[in-house]
Amino acid sequence: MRAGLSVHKITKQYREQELVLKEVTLEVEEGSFTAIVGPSGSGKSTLLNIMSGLQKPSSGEVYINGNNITRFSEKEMANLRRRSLGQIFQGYYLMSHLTAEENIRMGLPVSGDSQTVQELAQLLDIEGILGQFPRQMSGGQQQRVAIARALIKKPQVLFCDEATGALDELNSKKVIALLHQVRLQYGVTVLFITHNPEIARTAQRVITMKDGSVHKDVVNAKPIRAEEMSWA
Ligand SMILES: Nc1ncnc2c1ncn2[C@@H]1O[C@H](COP(=O)(O)OP(=O)(O)OP(=O)(O)O)[C@@H](O)[C@H]1O
Repeated sequence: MRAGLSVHKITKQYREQELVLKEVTLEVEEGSFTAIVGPSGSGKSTLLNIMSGLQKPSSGEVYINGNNITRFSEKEMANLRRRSLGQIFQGYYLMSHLTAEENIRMGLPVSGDSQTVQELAQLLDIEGILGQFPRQMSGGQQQRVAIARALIKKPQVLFCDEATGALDELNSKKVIALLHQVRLQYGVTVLFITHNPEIARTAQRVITMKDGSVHKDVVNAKPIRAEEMSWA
């Protein structure tokens, strides 16, 4: 396994005597799609935010490409995040005064190339709305623009926190299918927090968090395709 990302004995404590993460150790294979599931409050978002460098652990290390990012300065971390890491949340966080295309370009590091706007727009089926503002788009379109913004720099890792939580069945399926497609096309490693067991069935690996620890870590030998997900 080529581990592009790993965490070693990560702990997180927000308040005294209450560990939200309890020595979590994980290796994530490059180019894989991993679902992170578990009850509310089990530490999923905290773990993801520590892996993506958004939050610092109380102890332990996070390695990306062999670099211990927990030792990075703020500037080094900002550089890594801007160049190599993408993040998608349930809220789309688009800039309301910018068009779809301008929002997508916001995801580029200063010196990055911009030829992929068209390519991504085609892939995400948003070519026709590139000139529109967020208020003129549906939720599904806004999320696809947010995904394009996260993908335009061709990130090494894409961190998704309930990225389809606000979408209906059809749009959720489209977004999950797209994430699998870009994973294959660009070799992006995808980490996807979800409460939806059907989405987890499309993942190659499912990590279940419970009370701040990895409760289960299961390789899914036969992931289903996004189109096969059944919505109750
Ligand atoms: N900034 C913070 N300050 C204090 N406590 C926090 C903070 N962020 C999270 N927590 C606490 O840490 C625990 C884990 O939260 P986290 O958001 O990581 O869980 P989660 O599994 O992602 O939950 P959900 O599925 O509801 O998003 C919770 O008890 C939460 O209240």
